[in-house]
Amino acid sequence: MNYKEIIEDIHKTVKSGENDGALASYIPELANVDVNKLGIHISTVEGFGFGTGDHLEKFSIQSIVKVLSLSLAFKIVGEDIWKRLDVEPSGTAFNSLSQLELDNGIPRNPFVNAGALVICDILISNLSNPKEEFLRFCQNIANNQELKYSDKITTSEKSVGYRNIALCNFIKSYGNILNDTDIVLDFYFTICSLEMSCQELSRIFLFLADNNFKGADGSQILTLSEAKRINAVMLTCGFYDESGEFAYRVGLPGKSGVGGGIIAIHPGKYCIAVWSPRLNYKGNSYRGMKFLEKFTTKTESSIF
Ligand SMILES: NC(=O)CC[C@H](N)C(=O)O
Repeated sequence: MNYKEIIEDIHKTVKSGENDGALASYIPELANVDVNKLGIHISTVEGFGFGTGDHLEKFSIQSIVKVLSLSLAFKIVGEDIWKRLDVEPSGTAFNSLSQLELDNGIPRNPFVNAGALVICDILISNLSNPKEEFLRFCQNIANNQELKYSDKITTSEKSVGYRNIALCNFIKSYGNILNDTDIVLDFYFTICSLEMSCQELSRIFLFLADNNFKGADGSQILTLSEAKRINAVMLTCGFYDESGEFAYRVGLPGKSGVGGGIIAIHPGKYCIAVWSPRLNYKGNSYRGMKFLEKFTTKTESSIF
């Protein structure tokens, strides 16, 4: 069986199976999404692409963007970035405050919200027009000028962003946020609102799978060594306190978002994106996890 047949087959099975979990209704706008959406798209380093279901429909990528913001910050600052945050799995929820006090305001990793806020702070310090420059960075990798933030989602999350506001202020009290918290939060909520389809997601993240990947401007996005490091952090921290479970069940580096999207990367082979909006209690797509577990099992493709 090839990727196309396997994906079609698993799509059918998952679509007819249970659809447990809940929408990320703490962001009001995300509560309006149709829970039955299910999209999958694979892009291989050889240039093959296949998708099915709602794979062409755009959705809110939310925390998946943290891989892109980390990549840009790492490219700009290099290893010094790890003076401000760590690369250890947190074992806590994505929006947890508790560890920060014990760790003196140094977030465990760049994918929990605390770490992503510090990355936003670093980008703001290093870019003259952070929102525009970050969007251009993404558009260049995706070779797609149509990528956009959603003002509706940004405003919706901002209106109830108490937890992130608390996190940002708490980190600032330790001196690990250098810019104004309002500016950092505005940038964070904005980048989280980026919208992409599964097709677009599986294409943009090829820069972490393909050693010969070039952006629209012909430049290499990350060195091989930098890409290795980003993939490593995804494997150990991409799913918060379910990162071990994802590595065990799927066996690939990946990243989830509360919009219900998941990307998984097989370095040297492919990037696959799944979208199903209902989340399990750890905040990761219920059907997305199921789909990917079946996919790497049937294709016998994992990094292990
Ligand atoms: N896990 C996520 O996707 C969380 C991102 C979301 N914007 C938040 O901060 O709550």
